[in-house]
Amino acid sequence: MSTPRTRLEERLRAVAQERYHDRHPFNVRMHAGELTPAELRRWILNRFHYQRHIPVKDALITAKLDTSRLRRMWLRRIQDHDGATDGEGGIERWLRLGEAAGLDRDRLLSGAEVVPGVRLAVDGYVNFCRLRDPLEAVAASLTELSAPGIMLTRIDAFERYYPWIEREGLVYFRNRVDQGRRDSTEALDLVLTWARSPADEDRAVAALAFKCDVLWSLLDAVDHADTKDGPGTGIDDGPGTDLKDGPGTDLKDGPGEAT
Ligand SMILES: O=C(O)c1cc(C(=O)O)c2c(n1)C(=O)C(=O)c1cc(C(=O)O)[nH]c1-2
Repeated sequence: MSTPRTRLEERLRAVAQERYHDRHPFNVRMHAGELTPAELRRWILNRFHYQRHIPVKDALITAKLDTSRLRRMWLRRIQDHDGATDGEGGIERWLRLGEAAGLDRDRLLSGAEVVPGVRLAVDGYVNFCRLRDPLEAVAASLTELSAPGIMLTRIDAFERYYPWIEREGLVYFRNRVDQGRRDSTEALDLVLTWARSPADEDRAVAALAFKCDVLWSLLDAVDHADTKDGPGTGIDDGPGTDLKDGPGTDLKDGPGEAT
């Protein structure tokens, strides 16, 4: 017999499936091997802006949790991304993905070439987690229910269609398969436990739909970045492009930019 808990789980899984960004035209082209090197580099560079803000939003969520058990659980996510020390963690692995694709890490770290729509999408997600209650902030992370699948698809596509990217660069995606499974299992259990009323259930579903929109908008911005003049349009010629030190570097992310 279906209970409120199983009904909510079904609703959440349906949103995570139907509105996930694996259906976005840019991801469809990526997975079909149709992206040019310039497009793939542009994605890696812009997605780094998302990656580096994930631990920031997880710190905002951690501050809302009221038991040691829950805070420990969320601190582990921060450590997954930041590592226990320099040279470790998901952010470092994403920088190595960039290097494997011919992007100097300083170009990613400067943030100068991130397109405006990506900044807005990431800001939207961080601020959502800053302002909403734990139920909504944790529910927003449930896109990760679909993330392990897209990681496996991506590893396969990169190996098959983009051999110019060095294999070691794919370690980020390999690690995220298990991390995503564990994170989404934990987060789903919390959301199903915390949602006590139909209104709570609706808020959780809406939070997840919002997060799907964040990921979709991010890809829209990356997809359309070469149709206009402006920052982010010069990511085509690998290392050494003079955009690195060009105008716009003052847009780079400084400490505390997103908090
Ligand atoms: O490449 C992707 O498609 C993808 C999607 C998602 C997601 O579904 O939110 C995340 C990630 N990657 C990812 O690497 C990651 O660390 C991550 C953390 C979170 C989150 O909301 O806490 N989502 C995701």
